[in-house]
Amino acid sequence: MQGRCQFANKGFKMTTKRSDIGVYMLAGGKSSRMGADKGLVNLQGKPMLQHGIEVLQSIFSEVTLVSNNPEYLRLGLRIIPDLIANKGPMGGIYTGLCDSPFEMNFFVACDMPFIRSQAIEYVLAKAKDGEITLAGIGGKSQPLFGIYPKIFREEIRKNIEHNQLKMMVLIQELKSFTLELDVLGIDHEKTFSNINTPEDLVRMQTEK
Ligand SMILES: Nc1nc2c(ncn2[C@@H]2O[C@H](COP(=O)(O)OP(=O)(O)OP(=O)(O)O)[C@@H](O)[C@H]2O)c(=O)[nH]1
Repeated sequence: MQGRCQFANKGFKMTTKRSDIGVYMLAGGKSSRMGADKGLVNLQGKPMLQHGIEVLQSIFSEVTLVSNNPEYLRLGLRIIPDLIANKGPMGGIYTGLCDSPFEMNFFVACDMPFIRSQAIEYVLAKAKDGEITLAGIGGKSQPLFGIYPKIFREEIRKNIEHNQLKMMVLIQELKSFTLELDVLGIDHEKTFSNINTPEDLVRMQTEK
């Protein structure tokens, strides 16, 4: 854990950022529905992925982007390219797990700009060693918002080698569980609103 002193309304407040877990944002997709790299399209005055990055940076000391697009370098983040190209989100998760020095690793997609820090904190608090810990709503898991242990790296590689790229098939195969966000009493459905098309982007320009 890394200590950080901040001024609060009343005197000093000690806050800490987590530095004991790998944190990866997947931004290496084709964005074929959007027609331009999703992470870089303008949402409310900044690149779409910047919204999620800021939430992650409020909790974690380092965030790494998994992407092959050099345009992301201008954002000043740590970036790593996919080890195996064109394998979808599973390829991005495999890359992050190979890169990470940590057993526990939080993964999130770049196209979910309204992720809530409470949802991330909840997943961190409830994560179990040796299990994939996902968040979900109404019984539906979101595979691109959760914690993946490094020990599953080889199983994931085998899925990729067999061209089994469906995240939900992988999740069912490995030890995993899903935390319902409904219990949090926040506007949890926003956490998973993702933006895939130019129409989604227009609709979400006024969302908070
Ligand atoms: N690193 C990495 N991330 C990926 C890859 N494919 C998808 N992603 C990310 O996974 C998340 C969900 O991606 P999708 O919406 O399913 O796919 P997409 O390719 O981005 O978009 P479409 O082409 O419109 O389906 C986004 O954050 C993508 O950037 C990949 O091959 N590598």
